Parts: sequence; structure tokens; C-alpha cells
Amino acid sequence: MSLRQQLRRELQQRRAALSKAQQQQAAAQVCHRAMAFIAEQQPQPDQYCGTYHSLGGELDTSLLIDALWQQHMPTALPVLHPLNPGQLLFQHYDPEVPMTKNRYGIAEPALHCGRIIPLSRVRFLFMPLVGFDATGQRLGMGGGYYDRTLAHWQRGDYPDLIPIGLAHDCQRVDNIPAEHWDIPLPHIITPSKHWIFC
Ligand SMILES: Nc1nc2c(c(=O)[nH]1)N(C=O)[C@@H](CNc1ccc(C(=O)N[C@@H](CCC(=O)O)C(=O)O)cc1)CN2
Ligand SMILES: Nc1ncnc2c1ncn2[C@@H]1O[C@H](COP(=O)(O)OP(=O)(O)OP(=O)(O)O)[C@@H](O)[C@H]1O
Repeated sequence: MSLRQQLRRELQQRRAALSKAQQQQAAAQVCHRAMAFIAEQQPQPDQYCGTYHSLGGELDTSLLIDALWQQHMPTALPVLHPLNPGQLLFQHYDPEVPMTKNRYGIAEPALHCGRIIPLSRVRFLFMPLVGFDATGQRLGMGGGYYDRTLAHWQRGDYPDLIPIGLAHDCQRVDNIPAEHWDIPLPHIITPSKHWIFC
């Protein structure tokens, strides 16, 4: 097993050991910090917030999604690209949108071309992570999906986009062995802190 895979396992176990009450408290604190950051940035009313549907011990985004909807912030979720393996599409998400499960068992909006939201319309992109380090380097589930999305952002294709990792405090480690494709996140929000790396 590679060092990254070993670290992924260890951090997933750490996250899974959190109690339901700890998970709920963490989700509420992160939601509060994230909404405060959004308000501070003063997005345009038509700018989207990309988020994710939590899986396993990932920082639960259901409170955040409710808060975004309450604030009438247009919201999008990732959809695995049906033609380009490893790429994500982002699709409009509201309570009426028909949902399906992707190959990993994660709920995603059923593919609908008219509801695809280009990243140029997304202001905040909240992303899950398994681990992060002192420089904002991120370790994900190992599919490279968000790495590819971040590569477009780093090239400057989406100047308004702010990528933000969401995590539990126990997901922080001193150093993630980075690969050449890894792109550090400019923001990571945990229950105890908003980390800024830019
Ligand atoms: N909630 C959530 N949604 C997300 C992601 C995520 O990490 N979390 N993704 C972020 O990219 C994308 C899906 N990526 C995923 C990549 C791998 C696995 C997975 O289950 N992997 C296997 C190990 C595979 C292997 O060994 O190579 C596993 O963990 O058991 C799941 C999702 C898009 N949506
Ligand atoms: N920009 C990219 N272009 C093409 N392939 C990439 C890119 N970024 C990562 N990959 C590929 O994706 C695979 C998985 O990468 P990695 O282990 O870093 O995923 P991850 O960051 O843990 O997962 P995710 O981003 O989906 O949460 C690697 O084999 C890598 O070659």
C-alpha cells in the first residue's frame, strides 16, 4: 500500500470514530463559518455555490445546503461526467430536482443538460476531503475528480471561483506527500478554524 493510501485509510478511520453528536456539532460549526464567509464575499445573486452530498464520515453538508437554500443562494452538486472519465460536471440542485445514485453510491442530480452549471457561474466550491496539511494540500478519495477541477481553476479559467475544503479538525496532518498534480486549496473550513492558504 502506498503512503497516500495508508494515510487515506488512517484518516478515514479517524473520521469514522467521531460520534453522531460530534458529527452534528461539527456540521453546525462549519455551516456557520461557511455562511459568514459567503456573506463577507458579497456574491452576485446569480452566482452559484457548488457543494457535495456527504458520504460516510465526511463533514456533513446537509445543514449548509439548507442554509444556502434559505438564503436563496443557487446551489449545484457534482455529477460524474458520463463521457469523460475522472471529470466532474456541476448541476443545479434544489429540493425538486430528481436524484440518482452514482457508481460510488453517492446521491447526485439525474443528468439533465439544461441544468448543467458551468464553473464560470460558480463563486464558491465546497469540496470534501479525507485529509489536509499545513500548506492546504488536500488528499481526497483517490479518484482525482477534484484535482482535475482544481487544475482548470489554477490555470485561471475561473477567476471568480473560490475553492473551499470542508473537514473535521482531526483530518489535519503535518504533511501530505504531494504528487505533481496536487493543487493546494486556498481555503479550508473546519469546526474550529477557517484556514487561509492564499
Ligand atoms: N461526497 C462526495 N462526493 C463526491 C466525491 C467525494 O469525495 N465525496 N468525489 C471526490 O472525488 C467524487 C467521487 N469520487 C469518489 C472516488 C472514489 C470513491 C471510492 O469509494 N473509492 C474506493 C477506493 C477506490 C480505489 O481503491 O481506488 C473506496 O474508498 O472504497 C468514492 C468517490 C464526486 N463526488
Ligand atoms: N489534473 C489531472 N489531470 C489528469 N489526471 C489527474 C489530474 N489530477 C489527478 N489525476 C489523476 O487522478 C488520480 C487520483 O489522484 P489522487 O490520488 O490525488 O486523488 P484525490 O485527490 O485523492 O481524489 P479526489 O480529487 O477525487 O477527491 C491519479 O492517478 C492522477 O494521475
